[in-house]
Amino acid sequence: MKVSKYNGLGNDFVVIKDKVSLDYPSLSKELCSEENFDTDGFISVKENPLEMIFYNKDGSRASMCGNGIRCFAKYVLDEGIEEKLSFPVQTLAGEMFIQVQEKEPFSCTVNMGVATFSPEKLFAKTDEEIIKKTIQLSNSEVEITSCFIGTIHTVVLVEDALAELEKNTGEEICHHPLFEQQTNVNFVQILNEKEILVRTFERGVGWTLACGTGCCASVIVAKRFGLVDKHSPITVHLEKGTLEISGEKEIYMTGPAEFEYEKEYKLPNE
Ligand SMILES: N[C@@H](CCC[C@H](N)C(=O)O)C(=O)O
Repeated sequence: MKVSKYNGLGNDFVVIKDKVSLDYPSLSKELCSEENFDTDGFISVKENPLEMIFYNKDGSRASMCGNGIRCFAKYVLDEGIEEKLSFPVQTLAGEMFIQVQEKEPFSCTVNMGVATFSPEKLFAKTDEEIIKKTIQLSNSEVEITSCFIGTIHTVVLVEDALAELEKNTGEEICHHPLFEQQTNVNFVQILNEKEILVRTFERGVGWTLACGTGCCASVIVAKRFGLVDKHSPITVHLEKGTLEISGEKEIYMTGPAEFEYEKEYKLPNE
């Protein structure tokens, strides 16, 4: 089986063509492991219609992946599966629309849809929206705001997002009992009215170099609280570069994707 490795700002994925007979939860764990491709996630590409099937490295399914869908878009062009520069992609979170901006180096814009703060979409054990809610952790209290944009996200506003990488707050919030299906956690530092810096602890993975849906959630929350310009695109600074998040109701994410390498991988029963 041919396995390709791609990344979006360092958030990396193995990409394969869909084979319905495969056990994706265990295959994603196997391929993403350090001994094999050492990636954050797994993408299977389904054709007619185009669909992204996404798993985290721990074998859990996720409804969407922002960096992953840009890699998916580059893969379908690289493989000649798609020839047009704008096309829809089905995901568990609904249809996303891709507009390729440049082929080399690759960059595209994804219409990520509309965010919701509804607690049902967050699988949260509360009837109220989670807006500036204080929750108790083992040694501290933290104020969180949560929304769904492709997947479940929680935003924590901080003075120094990089300092959070040394703490276990991200992991504790991710597994907090308020969230029945866990949550991705974004630490957001406001730089000025058009730029923010984000570091994300991802459900099913841990700290990653970038999280596309997390950047969207971070901008949505920063705009809701009037911390950045409501009407401008916002630049999100990540470890390996930036993502541009725009739109006031429908959210658009623009950023790069890179091919790393491809390799034949022998499955036990092949
Ligand atoms: N890295 C992704 C998000 C991947 C899914 C997430 N870990 C989840 O379980 O919801 C992104 O770029 O959006």
